[in-house]
Formats: sequence, C-alpha cells, structure tokens
Amino acid sequence: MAEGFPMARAGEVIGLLGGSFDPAHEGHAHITREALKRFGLTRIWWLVSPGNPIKARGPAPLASRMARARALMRHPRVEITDIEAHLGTRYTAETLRHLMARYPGVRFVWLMGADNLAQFHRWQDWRGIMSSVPIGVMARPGDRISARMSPAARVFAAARIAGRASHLLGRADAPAWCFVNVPMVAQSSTAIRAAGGWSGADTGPHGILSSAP
Ligand SMILES: Nc1ncnc2c1ncn2[C@@H]1O[C@H](COP(=O)(O)OP(=O)(O)OP(=O)(O)O)[C@@H](O)[C@H]1O
Ligand SMILES: O=C(O)c1ccc[n+]([C@@H]2O[C@H](COP(=O)([O-])O)[C@@H](O)[C@H]2O)c1
Repeated sequence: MAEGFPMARAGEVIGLLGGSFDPAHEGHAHITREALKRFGLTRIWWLVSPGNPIKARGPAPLASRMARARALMRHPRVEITDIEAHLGTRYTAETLRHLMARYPGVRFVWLMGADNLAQFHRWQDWRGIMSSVPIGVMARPGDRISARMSPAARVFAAARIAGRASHLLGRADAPAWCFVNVPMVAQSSTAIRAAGGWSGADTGPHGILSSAP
C-alpha cells in the first residue's frame, strides 16, 4: 500500500471521520469511541482535511494538526490519516470515489456530528454521497433538532435506520443513515482556538498542548 494509505482487508467496515481537526479534541475522540461501539465498524480512519472546501478560514498546517490528532487519539482500531492530501482531494464525494476504487471489497461509512448533517445539503454532490455510503450521525450539543429537521434528513427520510438498530448501519446498503443520541461532549475547536489553546504550530515535546482546555 502506498505511503499515507492504511491497509484494509476485503470485508472490513471502516468508518471515516473527516474533519479540520484544528485542533483535535476530546469531542472527536468521544464520538470515535461511540461510533466504534454503535455502528458495526471494524475500524475508523480520521481523515485530517487539507482544508474544508466551504470554510473561509484556512486551517493550521496539516503537519501540526496531524501531530495533535495522533497524540490525542490513541486506539488500536483508529488510524489518523492525511489521505486527502495524498489524493489531492478536498470534497468528500471525490474522496469517497477514490477510496472505493482503491479498496475494492471494503465497506466505508461516513461519520459526522449533528452540526454537519444540518449543513449537509451545502456539500458538493451531497445526494451522491448519501447514495454511495451509509452515514452515521452523532448528537452534538445544540444541533440535535436542526440535524433531524435538515433538508438532507427530510429528503432521505425513508433511508433512516432507527437509533436502536444502529449496529446494522455498517452492513446496510446506501442510502442509509442513522442518528444516535450518544452522551454529548461540548468541546469544539472554535472554543479551544478562542481560548488561545492552539497556536497551530507548537504541539510541545510530547505532541500535546499543555494549555488546551
Ligand atoms: N463535540 C462534538 N460532538 C459531536 N461531534 C463533533 C464534536 N466535535 C466535532 N464533531 C464532529 O467531528 C467532525 C470534525 O469536526 P471539526 O474538526 O470541524 O471540529 P469542530 O470542533 O466542529 O471544529 P470548528 O469549531 O473549527 O468548526 C465533524 O463531523 C463534527 O461534527
Ligand atoms: O464535500 C464538501 O462539499 C464538504 C463541505 C464541507 C465539509 N466537508 C467535509 O466534512 C468534514 C468535516 O469538516 P469540518 O471542517 O467541519 O471538520 C471534512 O472532512 C470536510 O472535508 C465536505
């Protein structure tokens, strides 16, 4: 497997958590552990984005965000990747097309917090994404209602799997999505940056910021 691309065996069910991770925080780690428990996944890959295509603000350098993510999220079934930088992609639809072609026989599930489902209809080819991979959505403070009432949730209402059947998501055929009401962690990268807890360059001698809240 080429540099930057993890190994995966046919039959695996891999959850993809895409994000700016500017910086990674306990909310990311928490939803990752919950997704592993709830969606019938064998592993999760974090896709640390070169830059969200619809966020105006440019993120901290990818190398700093990767280092912070690796220091924060240590789990035998989780891999921190910069796959999109290697592929030269920023749009999720395009990333998924590449991954499905590169890993035949592997099932991918897109993971996101409720805030992203609320905005999902703004993503490039969002209907195509819904129709190509199952999507696991996790509750986030302030966004549970807006996510469930969102245009994407309404258009794909018939494809919704009930939260109590969430373990079926990984083996479901798209379109399929599931909202799970996980216990919520209120952290956000915005709050950490606002509190001055992330310079985007200095990850300290052990790769962990001493001042992060
Ligand atoms: N506390 C949280 N609870 C649930 N989902 C979360 C939480 N924090 C981040 N996520 C989800 O993780 C993914 C990556 O998030 P991202 O890296 O943008 O972090 P963020 O805290 O939302 O950043 P920012 O505040 O800069 O927008 C997104 O799908 C987002 O919805
Ligand atoms: O493809 C798109 O149009 C698109 C629009 C907004 C966000 N995304 C992806 O959604 C993920 C979460 O982004 P962020 O910045 O909220 O962490 C990340 O992988 C982005 O590349 C993708």
